[in-house]
Amino acid sequence: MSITQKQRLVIKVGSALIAPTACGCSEKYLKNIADFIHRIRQQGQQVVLVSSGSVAAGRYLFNNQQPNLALKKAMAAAGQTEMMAMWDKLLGLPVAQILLTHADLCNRERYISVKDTIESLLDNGIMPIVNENDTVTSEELKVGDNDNLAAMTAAAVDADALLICTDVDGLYDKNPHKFSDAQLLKDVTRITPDIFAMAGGAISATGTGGMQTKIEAAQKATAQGIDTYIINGFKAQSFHYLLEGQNPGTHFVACESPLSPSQHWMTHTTKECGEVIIDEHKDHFAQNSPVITSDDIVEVKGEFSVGDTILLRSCDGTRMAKATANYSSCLLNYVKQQPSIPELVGSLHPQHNSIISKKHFALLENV
Ligand SMILES: Nc1ncnc2c1ncn2[C@@H]1O[C@H](COP(=O)(O)OP(=O)(O)O)[C@@H](O)[C@H]1O
Ligand SMILES: N[C@@H](CCC(=O)OP(=O)(O)O)C(=O)O
Repeated sequence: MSITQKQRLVIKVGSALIAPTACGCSEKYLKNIADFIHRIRQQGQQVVLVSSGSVAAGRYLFNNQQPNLALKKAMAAAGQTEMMAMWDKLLGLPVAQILLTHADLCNRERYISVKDTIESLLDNGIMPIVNENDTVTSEELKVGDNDNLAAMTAAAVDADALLICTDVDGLYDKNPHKFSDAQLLKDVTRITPDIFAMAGGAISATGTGGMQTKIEAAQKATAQGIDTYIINGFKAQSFHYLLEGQNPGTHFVACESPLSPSQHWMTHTTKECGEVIIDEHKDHFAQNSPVITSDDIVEVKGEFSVGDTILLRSCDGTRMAKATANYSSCLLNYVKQQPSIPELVGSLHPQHNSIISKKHFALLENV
């Protein structure tokens, strides 16, 4: 099925397309993208835009200084309004700004809230434009790149395709900016370590993550059954090909047996706050209903609270599952060190109850 037959698309636009000449936002490449969006919306398709470029767009306001972290945040704050104004003008339809941190997506309630807001915007014909809230993020809170953010957004809104518009034709077997004999891959059916080995980072002044993060994004999106394309947004003909039902770049084919949305969220969006090493002699995950009590704990690592995501590892180091913690690390450590203490709070004691949620967990065997 070509991209023109997909009902819901997430389109990610990289910084080089927004501000190619370090003089603020430019219409040069965005006009083609806006025209493409018009065309597919006219065909009844829905679009969520994930737009990078706030830092690149704001940089000229700071005399194009080489930014440190604080300056980057200031550039993002200033550039974000310029970037939104540019999309507003070019799209000629109501747009809505959604600025997210990873913390918004890791928390189930906030995640559902973001998803509901985007659904309401789409229902009302308003174009959601998503970016990372760079001004407030820290190392712990950030996704860090918009390729992964776009994949998380695509999963949240259950998109049918993810289109990543960048400054090269797609994924090559090596960086085409460094090797003149690099070959373009047209279709990728399985994302193996060999595929990751082809990817390098960004070498432009504006890009973040290069092909590495685009492959991570494709891995995330295809795991939920979302076809992913990397195309060259500099070339108008990329969009003509797409409208003709052709693939102008690299197509990462959606997995045939995708994860459910909630398993996908746990696996690919949440970040683990700590780990519990468990004795794997029992089949803890029988019938997809995990029961792990404090008796099964070998070690608790890191600090986590009730409701945080934790990683369950076997003693040999295998990543077994991710899940929502029903107890804090503090309580589990206490119980572990003093196994003979009387029950703390009757039937709520983790010796009787699973230490993880039965609803929010995902096995990691295929990841
Ligand atoms: N194997 C590869 N194939 C294509 N591009 C690659 C590869 N390895 C590294 N790159 C780099 O990735 C860049 C695109 O990523 P990036 O600069 O982050 O763009 P964007 O701003 O669109 O996210 C390319 O310009 C190229 O320099
Ligand atoms: N959130 C940042 C963009 C981060 C990013 O991933 O950039 P890019 O590699 O150009 O997609 C910004 O708006 O400048």
